[in-house]
Amino acid sequence: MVSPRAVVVGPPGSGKSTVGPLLAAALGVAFRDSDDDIVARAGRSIADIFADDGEPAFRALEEEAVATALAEHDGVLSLGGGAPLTPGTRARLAEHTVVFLNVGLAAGVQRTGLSSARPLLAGVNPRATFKKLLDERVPVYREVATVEVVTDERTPAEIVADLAARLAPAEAKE
Ligand SMILES: Nc1ncnc2c1ncn2[C@@H]1O[C@H](COP(=O)(O)OP(=O)(O)OP(=O)(O)O)[C@@H](O)[C@H]1O
Ligand SMILES: O=C(O)C1=C[C@@H](O)[C@@H](O)[C@H](O)C1
Ligand SMILES: [Mg+2]
Repeated sequence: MVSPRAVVVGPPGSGKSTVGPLLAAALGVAFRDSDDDIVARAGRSIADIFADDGEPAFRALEEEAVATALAEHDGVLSLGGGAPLTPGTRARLAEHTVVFLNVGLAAGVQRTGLSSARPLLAGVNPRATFKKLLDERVPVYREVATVEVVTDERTPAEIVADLAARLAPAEAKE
């Protein structure tokens, strides 16, 4: 049975889709993103799935996509920002090496501010929405994570170098 070398979780804008491929390259493994799998399977954007079918329908598609990727993929797997909120996904993650990319409020708002592709942050006050999201989710990310890394004021390359060293097998560090 295969298992991802690392599963990457964290809030929107934490860098899952940016750091994930770089981490995969540093480890010499393939990269996969559960959001991309959902879009490919549904043939629609995530914003369209939320708008047409609602968040519960999206979360059901997401749980299935994540379960499939966890069973098939042996590289780095980045999850959608809300994936660990689903209890079945949390239970599956207990078996895996899970990296939590943490980002604070200011950097998170700045990094997500220019994109309209995130339906959960599309309201009138993205800062308040992002703060609520962090308050609710940080404990959930910490529950599933085996490694946590702060991403504020660090480049993706610096984060990857830190992670690659921390994820190296014990014998490779000696
Ligand atoms: N360490 C970093 N420093 C500066 N900018 C960053 C960093 N990591 C990511 N970014 C930028 O922040 C934006 C969001 O990053 P990314 O799309 O990788 O986040 P994500 O965690 O995949 O978000 P989502 O959950 O919405 O998919 C991008 O424009 C990216 O270039
Ligand atoms: O944080 C979230 O709940 C989400 C993050 C994105 O990766 C997408 O999975 C979707 O926009 C929902
Ligand atoms: Mg992403």
